[in-house]
Amino acid sequence: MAPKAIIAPSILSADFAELGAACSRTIGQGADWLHVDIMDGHFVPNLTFGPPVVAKIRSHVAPPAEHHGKGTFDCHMMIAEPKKWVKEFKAAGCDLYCFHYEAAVDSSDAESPEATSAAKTSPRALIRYIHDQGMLAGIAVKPGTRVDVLYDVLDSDDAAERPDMVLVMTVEPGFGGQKFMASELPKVEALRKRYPELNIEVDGGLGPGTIDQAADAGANVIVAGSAVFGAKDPAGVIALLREAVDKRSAAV
Ligand SMILES: O=C(CO)[C@@H](O)[C@H](O)COP(=O)(O)O
Repeated sequence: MAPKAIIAPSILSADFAELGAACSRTIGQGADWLHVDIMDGHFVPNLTFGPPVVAKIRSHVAPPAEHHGKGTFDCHMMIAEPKKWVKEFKAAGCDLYCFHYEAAVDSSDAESPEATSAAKTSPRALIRYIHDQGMLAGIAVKPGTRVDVLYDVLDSDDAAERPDMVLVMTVEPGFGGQKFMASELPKVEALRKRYPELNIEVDGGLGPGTIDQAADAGANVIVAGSAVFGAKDPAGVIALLREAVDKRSAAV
């Protein structure tokens, strides 16, 4: 059986003027995790917030009782220098530090098959470093990046160097409210076939109209921003997303 559904509303679509209350409310509405979008204006053409804001929202949301538990802060680091901020985000209350493969290797390596082996040591070292700080580690790929570049870390014999989650972006990172890219789903299918128990997250354009495709491909960690925070009935949307994933997992 594939791993259970984890619903992680993206707080990029929350009302920033009442962020703490919005985060606590969405957990009360049935969300498992909060997807915390960190953008630096370099890796992506947008800016959000840093450790002081994360620490403030942490004070509104109880930390998870166990790894992957309710209240996990799933920090999606859309930043050019992921290693630099690991300790600061741990101190602020981050539980899962998900960096971009493209930021951990030379960007020209990310799309070039022959450069894959040369690029592989850096993500391994970063995953180990994140684990050493006591956080879960995630690794994300943008739409232009092949997913097989991740097999090296995923196949590592050393658990300290293996990611706890892979994030497959289904939009170009940077903004909420974009159109879902179904073209990215073969990456999810390939990962699910090779790693039946891996937490596979999808992010971008997810909602009631696209969840079935993502669930059928094998995604179990679902990020949804505008579909949850823009809904009249956020609890109903969260329940619908969960049901679609768990139905598919039970059928496998
Ligand atoms: O990381 C990002 C965008 O870069 C996402 O987390 C979006 O914030 C998701 O928003 P929706 O597409 O669900 O509105």
